[in-house]
Amino acid sequence: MNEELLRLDHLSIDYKVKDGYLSAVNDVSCVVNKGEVFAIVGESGCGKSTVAHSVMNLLPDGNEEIKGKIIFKGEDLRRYGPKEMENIRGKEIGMIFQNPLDSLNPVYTVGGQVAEAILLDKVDKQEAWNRVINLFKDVKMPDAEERANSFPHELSGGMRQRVMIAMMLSRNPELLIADEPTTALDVTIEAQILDIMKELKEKFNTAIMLITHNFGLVAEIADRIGIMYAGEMVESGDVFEIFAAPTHPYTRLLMEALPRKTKAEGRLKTIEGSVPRITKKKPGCRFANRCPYALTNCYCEDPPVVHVSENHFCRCHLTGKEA
Ligand SMILES: Nc1ncnc2c1ncn2[C@@H]1O[C@H](COP(=O)(O)OP(=O)(O)OP(=O)(O)O)[C@@H](O)[C@H]1O
Repeated sequence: MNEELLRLDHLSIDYKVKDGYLSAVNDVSCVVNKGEVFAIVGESGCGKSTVAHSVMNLLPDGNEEIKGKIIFKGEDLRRYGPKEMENIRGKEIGMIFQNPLDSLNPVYTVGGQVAEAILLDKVDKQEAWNRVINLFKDVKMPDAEERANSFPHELSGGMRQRVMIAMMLSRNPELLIADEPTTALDVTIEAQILDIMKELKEKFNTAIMLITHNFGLVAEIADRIGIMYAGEMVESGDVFEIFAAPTHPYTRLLMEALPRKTKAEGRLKTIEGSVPRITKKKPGCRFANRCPYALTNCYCEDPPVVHVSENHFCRCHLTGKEA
């Protein structure tokens, strides 16, 4: 039986911009269950990071208007003040970003920074350091002890990401939000970081909200997937079901754009056009102008949420109406 950990309930986020507002997230609802990997996929600018940052209450202050609920373990995080959120961040919800250098302090050793997180648990210094070394071993850091005494700039990108994962593990959160965690890494290191995340899920039953534009990563690790387009979740469901039968035209085009294994399977396709900046909300499907199947009503009526199966929905006028 799935046990709900995080639920986004009709979440909408507008950024205030010069010409009014920008609808970065619109009416997004989804659930991350305990111990599962839920991947949010979409092109750049679809609102994935905005969703991730909103859960951690890390959106740029005063620049956004949020509607809807962010329910974590039954409580709406939007009601929490900065102090309460500080307790949640790190301890209950951890986060790793694309560029670990942004999160590491350049003037302290990486081991010292992880120890600092452990010391919050009121353990003595030696005990904290021993735990740092063990965590570095858990994340397969080569020469753990030597590396723990290094400064961030002395480590490779993959090693820095391991430090971030070790730091996150030190708090043992129930939910990890991983925002493009391997985008800046080469494929070998990406595979290693992926293995560490898989282990996390299995060993510690950590739920992961994985933000990515990489379907390869999704296929490797995700249980369920939500596809975002221009701020909206257009399709969501079990990863096998969606890979076997993608329903939304955007999902299908994204999958067709995946690199092929052999030349005979054809060249990499791209989706014509780009993700629109929505500065005026009006009825209609946000994908209509790029959709090869768009009908007249797609341009002027909001698409309905159609359930393809119990746990698989698609937001499209055409779902269930294909010939
Ligand atoms: N602080 C901000 N102020 C104004 N607009 C913003 C801000 N942050 C993001 N946006 C805009 O909101 C939209 C969604 O951005 P977001 O970064 O969430 O998308 P994304 O899918 O994560 O893209 P990427 O993969 O490139 O990070 C984009 O149009 C972006 O330009």
